[in-house]
Amino acid sequence: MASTAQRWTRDPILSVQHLTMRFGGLVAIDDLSFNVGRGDITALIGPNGAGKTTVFNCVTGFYRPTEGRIVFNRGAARSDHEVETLTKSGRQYQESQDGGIYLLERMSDFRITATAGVARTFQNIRLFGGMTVLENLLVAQHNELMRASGFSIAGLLGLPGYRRKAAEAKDRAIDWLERTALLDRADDPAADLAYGDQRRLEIARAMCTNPGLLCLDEPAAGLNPRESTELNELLRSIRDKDGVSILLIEHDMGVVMEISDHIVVLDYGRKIADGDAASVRSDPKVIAAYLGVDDEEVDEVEEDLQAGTVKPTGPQPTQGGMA
Ligand SMILES: Nc1ncnc2c1ncn2[C@@H]1O[C@H](COP(=O)(O)OP(=O)(O)OP(=O)(O)O)[C@@H](O)[C@H]1O
Repeated sequence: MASTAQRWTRDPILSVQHLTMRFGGLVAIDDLSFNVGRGDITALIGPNGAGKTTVFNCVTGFYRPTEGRIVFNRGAARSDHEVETLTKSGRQYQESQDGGIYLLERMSDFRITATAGVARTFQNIRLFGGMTVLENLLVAQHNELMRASGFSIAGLLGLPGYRRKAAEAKDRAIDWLERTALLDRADDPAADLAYGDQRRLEIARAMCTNPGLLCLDEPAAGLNPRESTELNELLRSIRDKDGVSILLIEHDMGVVMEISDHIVVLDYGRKIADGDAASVRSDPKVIAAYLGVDDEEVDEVEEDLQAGTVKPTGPQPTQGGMA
């Protein structure tokens, strides 16, 4: 669609700039730059070990990057000058009525979720298994409720402001249970849910924190085709109805190619392609990375591709584990 084309360059909500992450002698991410467009679904793909989870861990504060800047821009677009001024000030973020600028590389994981509004799910599901499905969604809103209580005993005393916020939290939880088709399981322990239901509950929990950016680490892993289709619908509705931008890591190319507005491809910690699904799918460098050929052989792959003698077995719009 012309109106959404290149939103990642026109109006980025997240800008990863010259990110480098070293673990001892290993360079997991090497001078990586890319943007996530506001209102886009952006997929981060690449072969196993390419560095996708490391990027996620830097964006969400689980790792402190070795070098680079990660600018999260919630609200109206900001000028480069404003970002530079904040960077030089040494502060972590600057909030205004319409949002704020957050330098995520300076912030803790807790602050990134609670203050900046970046929520995430994990490759391995991390729910509170002994709590009910509903309780998992209420716990996710704990920070907001604590703020409403003024960090005092207002909650215990049941003062009106706190009671209103508590009712809103429950309404939000129930709304997300409806949207993820889990309402009839509200009182069951989360651990009793089937795998696909747990994955949806994780997304519902992240959405209950009212994020501006939702980061999903392999949301389609382990889902059957019907569940994958439902996931696509849920993610589209989060983008279109809630206006929340999504950054996802995904190996299921059926999901990636169908729902992504923008795809960034990594290989050995470097960006090798960045564009819409059509351009990425036919990019010889991407095909070569997924076929596991060396840099010198990329030209050959390109020639073979033009001659139709190689089938791009990598990022094709098919179901299943392409890693
Ligand atoms: N905490 C860590 N300590 C040391 N090395 C790490 C650490 N985390 C990641 N790495 C290394 O960084 C590189 C990138 O790993 P990462 O998990 O980010 O890749 P990935 O693209 O997410 O892979 P996959 O698709 O298999 O999940 C790998 O070589 C990995 O071994």
